[in-house]
Amino acid sequence: MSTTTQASVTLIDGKACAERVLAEVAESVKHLAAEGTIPGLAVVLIGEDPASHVYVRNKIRKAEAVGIHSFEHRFDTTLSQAELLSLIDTLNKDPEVNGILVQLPLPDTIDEEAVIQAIDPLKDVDGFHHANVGGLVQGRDVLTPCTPSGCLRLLQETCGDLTGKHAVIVGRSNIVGKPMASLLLHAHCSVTLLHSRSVNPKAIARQADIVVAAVGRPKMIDASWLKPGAVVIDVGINRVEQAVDGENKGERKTRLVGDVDFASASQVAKAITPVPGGVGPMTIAYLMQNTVAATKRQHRQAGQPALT
Ligand SMILES: Nc1nc2c(c(=O)[nH]1)N[C@@H](CN(C=O)c1ccc(C(=O)N[C@@H](CCC(=O)O)C(=O)O)cc1)CN2
Repeated sequence: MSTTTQASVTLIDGKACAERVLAEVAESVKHLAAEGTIPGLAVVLIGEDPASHVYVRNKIRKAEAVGIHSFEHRFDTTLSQAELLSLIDTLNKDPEVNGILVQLPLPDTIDEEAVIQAIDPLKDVDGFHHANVGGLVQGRDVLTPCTPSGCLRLLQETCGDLTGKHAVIVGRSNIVGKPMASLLLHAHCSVTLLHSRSVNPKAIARQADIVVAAVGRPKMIDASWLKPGAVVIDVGINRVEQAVDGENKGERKTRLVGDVDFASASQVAKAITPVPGGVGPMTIAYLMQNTVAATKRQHRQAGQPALT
């Protein structure tokens, strides 16, 4: 199949957009602090997964940068599920902690679902608790998963009003695909979710104004999936082996690639996120945003005067 080449593609700069979100968060934190409240975020990390350590380090750094107190809880994989649930119970009751984040994936010895559901929904800054998931589907004002919220912001800044756009999401995970569908629906898009059992997914994706790729398969979405002029959001973060030439030949090196074949898709798309530097930084920025939102909501629910 032949594809029309776009004259020039716009790179959607997730790093720059994340900095804008963080500046907004820092401003809100300043107002809260003036009223005597400092938002607090507890981050729980279990095990030695190197990527998780990087993400948690960045979360703590960004929290500090915007003025949010962070409480770090790191454990090795001998931590039992009962011990983790007991920690969550303590954090749920701690008035200094407004947000609780348990870094995923958890070790196989721990039931992820049981842990997520143990978090107080008002402190669930990942937006993964049933109460928040259900609230999102119904369009209520709840804590919303960070990655889809970040994708929505990138789309709104790139496209403006999304009303009437056909958005295709490739992947139906609970963390990205499904909440993304709800958010885009509330933004008045027509939404299609594609998955491993979809029939002729490429033909469906080629009808889309917006494609959100969240499948976890390196470079799966190339130009042949896209309508010329589509806006492409790549949620994939896949670490792949990279060939090393020259005098270091034979050395093992890795690099990050998305679910989108960037070089190919850029020939057809109007705008596209890179990996790294696209959706990833937005995930962390929206975690900070959710921590502030959680703090304000907890004050409201406790019957205290509304915080600005
Ligand atoms: N409790 C949670 N666990 C996980 C989540 C989540 O939202 N909540 N999402 C992912 C990991 N993640 C956040 O935790 C995350 C992934 C990637 C990035 C990021 O900034 N990526 C950079 C590249 C970083 C690198 O070099 O490795 C980028 O894309 O530019 C931030 C957060 C799974 N777990």
